[in-house]
Amino acid sequence: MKVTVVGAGAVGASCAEYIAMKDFASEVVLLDIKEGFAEGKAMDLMQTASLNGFDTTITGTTNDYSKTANSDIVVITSGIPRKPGMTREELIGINAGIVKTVSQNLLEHSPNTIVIVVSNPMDTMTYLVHKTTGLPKNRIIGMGGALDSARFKYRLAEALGAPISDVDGMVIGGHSDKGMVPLINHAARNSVKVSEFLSPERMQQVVEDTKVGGATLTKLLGTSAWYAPGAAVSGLVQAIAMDLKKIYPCSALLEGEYGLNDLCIGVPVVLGRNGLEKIVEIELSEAEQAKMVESAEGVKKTNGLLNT
Ligand SMILES: NC(=O)C1=CN([C@@H]2O[C@H](COP(=O)(O)OP(=O)(O)OC[C@H]3O[C@@H](n4cnc5c(N)ncnc54)[C@H](O)[C@@H]3O)[C@@H](O)[C@H]2O)C=CC1
Ligand SMILES: O=C([O-])CC(=O)C(=O)O
Repeated sequence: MKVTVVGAGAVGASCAEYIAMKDFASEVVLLDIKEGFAEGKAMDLMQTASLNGFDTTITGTTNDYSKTANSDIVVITSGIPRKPGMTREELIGINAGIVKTVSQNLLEHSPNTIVIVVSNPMDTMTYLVHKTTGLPKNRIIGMGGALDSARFKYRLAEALGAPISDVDGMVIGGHSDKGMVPLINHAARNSVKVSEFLSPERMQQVVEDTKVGGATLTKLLGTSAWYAPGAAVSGLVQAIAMDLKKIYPCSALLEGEYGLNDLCIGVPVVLGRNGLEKIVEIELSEAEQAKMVESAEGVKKTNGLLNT
């Protein structure tokens, strides 16, 4: 199993590290445009192998796509992150060009690969990869909902005073400060709905804290987060590599599902060896569906800024 991660920055390196730590891939290639950077990150990570006990080989390359040839899975994290006060959507001007070129280069050398898009604004970048590569929809997956759901569970556990392993919850919709739809009425503590434990006001607070999860960290760190994003990507890569058939919310091209068309947005999907194997349509309340429609309008507005 060969995995390429483009962008050896904060998220790319974290993602490579978690993939290696889980020890399911034979090879991870890190590629970056900055001279020597990916090689350095790969060497540093390889020097953790005997300490952390993994056998995955990590190599780095400066923009040499021949080294990525025949990757089973590629992850695109190249591009700029936001700074405090910015939205993810403001990154489109620079990141669209990078994501378009990178995805074309990757596919030249790995025509059968599965692509996971991380660069922001992620739903629009995922749509851009669909538009510009023409790959079948099962082979293009946007990572956002897995991360947002992890943050949702963190906030739920905090509110409940419960261990995170007791908590289940999912975030669908666009990966944006306003567009996320945390499904609070489906969230549970060991099968018991969280509404049994939390007041409506506290539940609303959990929802609001979840939606601004990325912005909160960006304000604290001066740039956006990387540990949880890297871990979330590694979960998706592992589910595909090991054919786990796990459900994660991912950005998928919709063709009528959830009453939506011609956009990529977060919905629950089954991940296995063929990539995005199924879009799972869960029953939403009227209020949840209305939020999903509003979120889709936001994503489509950003998609409208693409010159494809
Ligand atoms: N979808 C999600 O849930 C998340 C998305 N992100 C996004 O991921 C992206 C990366 O974030 P960070 O790793 O924090 O940024 P970073 O600045 O630490 O790393 C980005 C790397 O991309 C490289 N790069 C730029 N252009 C390139 C090109 N044409 N080819 C190859 N490499 C290139 C840079 O040299 C840099 O090393 C940002 O757009 C950020 O907004 C970050 C966290 C979560
Ligand atoms: O907040 C950002 O810009 C990066 C990101 O997508 C996240 O951490 O959720």
